[in-house]
This record gives sequence, C-alpha cells and structure tokens, in this order.
Amino acid sequence: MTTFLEPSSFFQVRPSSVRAFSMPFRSYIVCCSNGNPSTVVLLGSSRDLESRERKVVRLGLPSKGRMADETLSLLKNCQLSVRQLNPRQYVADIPQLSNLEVWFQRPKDIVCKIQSGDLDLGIVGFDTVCECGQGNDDLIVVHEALGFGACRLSIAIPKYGIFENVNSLGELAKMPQWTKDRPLRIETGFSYLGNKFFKEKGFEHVRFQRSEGALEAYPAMGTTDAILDLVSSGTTLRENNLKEIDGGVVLESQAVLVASRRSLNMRKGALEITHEMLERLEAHLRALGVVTVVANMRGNSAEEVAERVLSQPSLSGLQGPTISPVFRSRDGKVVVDFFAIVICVPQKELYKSVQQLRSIGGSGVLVSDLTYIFEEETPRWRRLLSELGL
Ligand SMILES: Nc1ncnc2c1ncn2[C@@H]1O[C@H](COP(=O)(O)OP(=O)(O)OP(=O)(O)O)[C@@H](O)[C@H]1O
Ligand SMILES: O=P(O)(O)OC[C@H]1O[C@H](OP(=O)(O)OP(=O)(O)O)[C@H](O)[C@@H]1O
Ligand SMILES: [Mg+2]
Repeated sequence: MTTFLEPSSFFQVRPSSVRAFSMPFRSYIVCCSNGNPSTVVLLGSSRDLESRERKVVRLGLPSKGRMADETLSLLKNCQLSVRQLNPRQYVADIPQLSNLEVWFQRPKDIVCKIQSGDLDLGIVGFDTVCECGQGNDDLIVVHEALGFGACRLSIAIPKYGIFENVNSLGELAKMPQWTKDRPLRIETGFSYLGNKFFKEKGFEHVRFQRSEGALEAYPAMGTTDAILDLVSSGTTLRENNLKEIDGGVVLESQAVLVASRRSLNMRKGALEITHEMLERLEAHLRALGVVTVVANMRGNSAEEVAERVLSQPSLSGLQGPTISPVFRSRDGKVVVDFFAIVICVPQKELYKSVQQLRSIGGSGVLVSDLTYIFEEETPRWRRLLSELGL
C-alpha cells in the first residue's frame, strides 16, 4: 500500500545506504511514518521519477572512437540519417523518427545510461554491453549483428621467456609460477568478464589489474604477466611480441542495438521506434552484397523462359525468378516474344550469373544495388516481443 506523508516526514539517504535495499538508483526518496526503520517505504528515486516522466525516446550513439563513423553511416544507409549541426554538439535527431533524441556519448556511458534510465536505446559493441551491463536483465540486445566493429576479447601472453612454450589456456593454468602469493596478473579493461571467465575455467590464482588503453605495452614493462583485450587484425599483439592462446577467447563481439526492457515496456513510443529501426536495419543488412539483375529473353511463354532460367544454378534468385511479358507492337498488333527476368543474386556471384543468363539467351542485362529486402516477418521483432512477454 502506498501512503502519502507530510513533507516533514521525508528524508534522503546516501547512495551507500540505498544499496543496502539492493536498489540500483543513486538517490532515493525514502519515507517512514513513525521513525521505525522497519516501516521505511521506498517511493522511488528522483532520477527515476524524472526518467519516467520523460516523453521523448533517447538513443545513445558513440560520440567518438572507431564506432562513431560506422554507426552514422549504417543509419544513413537505412535512410535514418542523424542530423547533427556540428560535431561537438552532443544532442541531435533523426528527422525520419519523430519523438526521438540522439545523444552522443562514450560507448561505456551509453550502457550505463541505458541502465540508469537516462537513455532508452543505444548502438555499442557487444563487449561493452556485457562488461558494463554485468548480466543486468534490463538490457536487451535487439539486433546482435550490425555488421561492423567485429573483434574478440582475447587473452594474450608474451611469445618469449616463461611463456615461450605455452600455447593454450590449459597450459597457462598449469604453470607452476602462479601461487596464492604470486598470482597470474592480468591487465584488462574487462575485469567483470575476465573474472567470470577465469572462475568458470577453474583458475585459482589470478589477479586482475585494471587499465584502459595501450595494454599491449604492459607485459614488456614487467607490470603484468598477461593481458585481456580486444583483438581484430592481431597487428597490435604481433607488434608487441604477444600471442593469443587456444581457448583464450572470452567473447566474440560486433556492434549491436541494445535497449532497456523497462523503456520498451513503459515509455510511450519506444517500442514503435525500435520496431522501425529494427525493420530498416534487418532489411538493409539483408540487402548488403545482393544485387538486382534484370534481363530480356526471347521465348514463347513465361513458363518456357522460367524453365531455362531455373536450369542454371546461379539464377534461382531469392524466391525464384520474376518473369513478365514485354509487349511490343509489330505490324499494328501487340505481340509478346520477349520476357523480362528479374532476379536477386549475391554480388559475389554476379559475373557467373550474367554468363549463365547470356548462355540461355539473355540480353540487355541491367544490374543495380539493393537498398532493402523486406521479408514478410522481421525475425528479431518476433523474438523481442516474446522476450518482453507481449
Ligand atoms: N581493434 C578493433 N577492431 C574492431 N572493433 C574494435 C576494435 N577495438 C574496439 N572495437 C570495438 O569498438 C568499440 C569502441 O572502441 P573504442 O576504442 O572506440 O572506444 P573505447 O576504447 O571503449 O573508448 P575510449 O578509448 O575512449 O576509452 C569497442 O567496444 C569494440 O566493440
Ligand atoms: O588487433 P588490432 O586490429 O591490432 O586491434 C586491437 C587494438 O584495438 C583496440 O585499441 P584501440 O585502437 O581502440 O586503442 P585504445 O587502446 O586507445 O582504445 C584494442 O584495445 C587493441 O589495442
Ligand atoms: Mg579502444
């Protein structure tokens, strides 16, 4: 039961005391009717109230770093261009999506702010969601493969010295050097994921040391034994005389669209915006690397042309070819002796497809890029609704 009390009976507690109630908010309005702490009632945080009252939906995008440009260009390719008047402005919008604000933030802050209710949606690396989210059930990965920022969170050790013959996680664990007093020291910006991984793997004597940036230098400095960091091409490791080991990949990552479950359930418009973004992202990503091929072919009927087209392995298209009659006027009569074929083929198979089309009589071949492929269903939308219990 909620009881409304006189203002004089309200007081505020410190964040540390609030944690004792296992509530994740920074400041709470707490009231108690008779001074007895056992009757304390938590009404909600001032921050939480502000967040709940907010009418506009907020999307967090990386403000800088390697994810920033690719995020903007992906959205642009989905016809969701972000309108930012100048690059130092941290708030922007997407004219296509009314009732949406874009906030540029550092990737880690995006995940923190989604959890605190200051943002509703975000585009960041999966590694950041897992590290900063720490398994928080409020975070939902709505699209897990946006197609850029691919990397892995991986353990690396020196190629030299005591590690020369160590090439797997098992061998690293068995090294006699690690004891309670002298544990394996791992430098990382991913101590949550690192701790979890090493615990699951049964490592006993490990100590994580927290650092951000240029970790690859630390083993040679002698301040750490191993590092746990993101790797993509492997160049940074190689240039610093480090190597990955078998079984040492903690996580595979790429850019994802992440949302707050609370926002999707409670904030007006959040679910609709997420739906539109998801539809466009899926349709665009599906269309990447696929081209439309249009050609004309002489024939007596659509079926006869279809038989010829389907006899070629690279011409079956997404769901089979679309074949339409080409009407021409001859001697004052309308005749059909040509058919237009439309097929979608993977870019990689384009030349092979053109050769096959020619071999069965195709001419006037036109090729164009695809922007979207909208399927009947958006599989990730179904999955999201079921995760939200809708
Ligand atoms: N070498 C890489 N190749 C591909 N993607 C990467 C690579 N390094 C990082 N990423 C991805 O890009 C995201 C952002 O990395 P970035 O280096 O821009 O920011 P950061 O290191 O988290 O922030 P900052 O350096 O400002 O503290 C990472 O979370 C990861 O998903
Ligand atoms: O395998 P590679 O292709 O060499 O990429 C790996 C490097 O990329 C990231 O660093 P980043 O460039 O983001 O610099 P930072 O350490 O300052 O974040 C990561 O922390 C590695 O150092
Ligand atoms: Mg970085």
